[in-house]
Amino acid sequence: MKDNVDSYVTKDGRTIGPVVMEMKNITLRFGGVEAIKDISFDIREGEIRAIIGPNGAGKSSMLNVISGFYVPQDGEVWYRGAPRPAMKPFQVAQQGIARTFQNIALFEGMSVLDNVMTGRLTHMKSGLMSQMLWRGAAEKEEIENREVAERIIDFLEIQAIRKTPVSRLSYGLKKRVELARALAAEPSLLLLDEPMAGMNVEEKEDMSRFILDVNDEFGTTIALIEHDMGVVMDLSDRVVVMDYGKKIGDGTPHEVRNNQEVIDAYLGVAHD
Ligand SMILES: Nc1ncnc2c1ncn2[C@@H]1O[C@H](COP(=O)(O)OP(=O)(O)OP(=O)(O)O)[C@@H](O)[C@H]1O
Repeated sequence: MKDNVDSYVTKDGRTIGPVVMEMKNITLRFGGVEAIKDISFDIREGEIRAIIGPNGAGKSSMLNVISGFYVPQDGEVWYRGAPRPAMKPFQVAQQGIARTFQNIALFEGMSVLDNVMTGRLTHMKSGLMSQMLWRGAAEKEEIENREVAERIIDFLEIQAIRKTPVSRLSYGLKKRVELARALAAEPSLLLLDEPMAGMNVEEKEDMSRFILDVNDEFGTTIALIEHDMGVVMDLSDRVVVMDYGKKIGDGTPHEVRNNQEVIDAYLGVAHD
């Protein structure tokens, strides 16, 4: 583990930078249910950080804390060196954080391109007044936004379906369009909610490759939650393992794979 260094270079030549987000003793309750119990970990610039765990472990709750959707009752989230206050979704987006959802949240009746364009909303500056006063500015912005959207569509190899309504796409392609929409926001931190759930083997392989390519090509820091331990092991730089709301492992895939508590949790060994 490289816990005490500012940055380091991975075996495959990527630079992992300093800590960008720190979860400090996070506890989250829903009434009497403690979904997250005093969990701390960090996310470094440029890394792929996975949070895994069996059903009900608290992964979705944790992703919602990272995204700012849930505010924990105890603990603090630090982002870029400062404690992060409660925020509205648009403020989260303005901080350069974008996410995908477990249950795909696309506009089914709209084309792939139009869906990806919705990811540009936070970058659209010209309001109605300036559009009326000076159409040129709005047009220039529209062209720039379209260029970004088209570039991402090419990158994720979905050019052939750019005019197709999302409702006609396979599940795997919808997941890829959702990734494209999140990328259109040009996030510095990308949160992926079970990106491989419900996919067949080939779709999982494609999605893994795209996640790696996004991280490599754009330098995007990626935090993802995933139920299936296998799929994230080849993908992630570091992995947090949760079980019953607690953190039971944190380290490289190799370290986590050899952690007895993690092995027991995945084999369903009974708790005290
Ligand atoms: N909005 C909520 N209201 C009440 N309880 C909740 C809520 N969200 C989650 N929980 C509870 O918190 C615990 C953790 O749930 P969470 O969905 O975060 O786990 P998970 O690891 O994402 O599970 P899964 O892999 O099944 O999606 C569970 O006991 C769940 O029932």
